[in-house]
Amino acid sequence: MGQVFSFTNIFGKLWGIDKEIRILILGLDGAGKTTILYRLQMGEVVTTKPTIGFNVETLKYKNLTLNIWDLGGQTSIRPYWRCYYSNTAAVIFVVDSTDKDRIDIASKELHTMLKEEELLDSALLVFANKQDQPGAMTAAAVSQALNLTDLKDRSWSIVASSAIKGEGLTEGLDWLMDVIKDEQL
Ligand SMILES: Nc1nc2c(ncn2[C@@H]2O[C@H](COP(=O)(O)OP(=O)(O)OP(=O)(O)O)[C@@H](O)[C@H]2O)c(=O)[nH]1
Ligand SMILES: [Mg+2]
Repeated sequence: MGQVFSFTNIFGKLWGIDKEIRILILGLDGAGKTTILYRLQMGEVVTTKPTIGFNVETLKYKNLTLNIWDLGGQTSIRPYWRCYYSNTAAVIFVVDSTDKDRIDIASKELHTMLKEEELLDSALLVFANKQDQPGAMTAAAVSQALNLTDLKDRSWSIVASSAIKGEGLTEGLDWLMDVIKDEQL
């Protein structure tokens, strides 16, 4: 079956409208995923509890409609991440930069996820989160611990962030939108 080209399809693409872009927020439990989702959506710090299942919110950002899925990161929930992979334009992987004990687990989960066929074309944005905390690893240290330079054939970036202070989030999302726009046109 051929692809269907409709007026709205083609011109919507050219003008960057009418697009719904699916983004997943993944990472270990407590990394700050839900805090980031609502900080981006409402501009506020919300009180969170561990996510069992998911939160999904729609965000209008620079002409684009983003469907952002924030999945629970607890060990027992991680096997379900893969149920959400199809049609994902980008993954935002959030790391608690103070959690040195579990950075290797975060790295393993990241690389397992990125091997999945459905995510081969997805861009990757990593937030080295909780930079407001003393002793937080720098973005460079997190990048090294996650072996990000091993990634081939993928657009990726890492940005230092504090969801509590609202720092780095817009910078990260701006980078992601530029990549997604380039790839979808
Ligand atoms: N200091 C600091 N605390 C943060 C930051 N981001 C999130 N937190 C706190 O970290 C805790 C966990 O945040 P959540 O957003 O619930 O974490 P999560 O990744 O959604 O966790 P799960 O839903 O269990 O996967 C909360 O107490 C947040 O307030 C940050 O940038 N700095
Ligand atoms: Mg959560």
